[in-house]
Amino acid sequence: MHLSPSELILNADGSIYHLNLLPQDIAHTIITVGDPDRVSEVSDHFDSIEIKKGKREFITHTGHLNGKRISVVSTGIGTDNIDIVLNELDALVNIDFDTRKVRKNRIRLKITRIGTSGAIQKDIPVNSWILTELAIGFDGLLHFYKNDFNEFTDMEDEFVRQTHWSPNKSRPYIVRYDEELADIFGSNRIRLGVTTTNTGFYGPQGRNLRISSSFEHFTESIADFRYQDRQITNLEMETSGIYALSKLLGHQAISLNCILANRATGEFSKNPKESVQELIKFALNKISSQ
Ligand SMILES: O=P(O)(O)O[C@H]1O[C@H](CO)[C@@H](O)[C@H]1O
Ligand SMILES: O=c1cc[nH]c(=O)[nH]1
Repeated sequence: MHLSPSELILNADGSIYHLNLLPQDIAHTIITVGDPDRVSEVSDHFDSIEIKKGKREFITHTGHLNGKRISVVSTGIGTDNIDIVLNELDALVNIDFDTRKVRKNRIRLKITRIGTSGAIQKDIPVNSWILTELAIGFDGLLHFYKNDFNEFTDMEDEFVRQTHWSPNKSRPYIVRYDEELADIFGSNRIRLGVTTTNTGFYGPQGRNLRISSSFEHFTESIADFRYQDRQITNLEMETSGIYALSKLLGHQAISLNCILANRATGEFSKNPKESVQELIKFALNKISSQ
């Protein structure tokens, strides 16, 4: 099928619409970060940088570390941006921009998110790290795509039941990490977790500044959720979208969370920059030695 100019949108130089990248600009090993300023905090560790491009909040640096070609891409905040980033990264490798047709031989990207997050269990200290094994999406992005995801229907139903989830909100969906990619991050410094991806930072994460969250005692309620031996560990705003679209598009994805806030104890990291920098170094060491 030929993709029309309104579906596959290319800029005048042939680059993809939002990411502003040409197919040759990206590596097959990708790190995503939310914060555009974090891109150079990652690429500062590269041995060399080949490409620096960007548009809006989507900044990309591609370079080499220990002989491995890596791209680091900022997504900005939220799963609406993840929809753009994942579709455009996939188009860069799996659609021929000249013929506007999907390629027969598909490339499988390895995508690692390095993000920040808030813990909801008392025993998860600030500045610790969580690798998301299961992502629970409150964002609804998956529901806009045809899918047959049903591995976690029972757990989703149980979540709706235990938390009295309002029918006014989209049904939470659960997606698993890519186990093969996760294996390279094995370390006693990192724990596996169940991460909820929320549609906002304040009300949707149970924060009440001047307006109140409609879900009273939100963090306590989801912290109390139990399914077999599982409990929810942390909250952030992108992982479920990354896992869901990676699975649909045939890419491998994992999400590393640097815990900056603990919502149960009320703490916030006193040294967030250093803490994220440590996680970046840890991740780059693992990724570049593969
Ligand atoms: O630090 P990043 O990667 O942006 O991740 C977290 O921080 C932002 C909120 O402050 C959200 O994007 C959340 O997911
Ligand atoms: O509490 C937090 C901290 C970082 N990022 C989030 O989304 N929530």
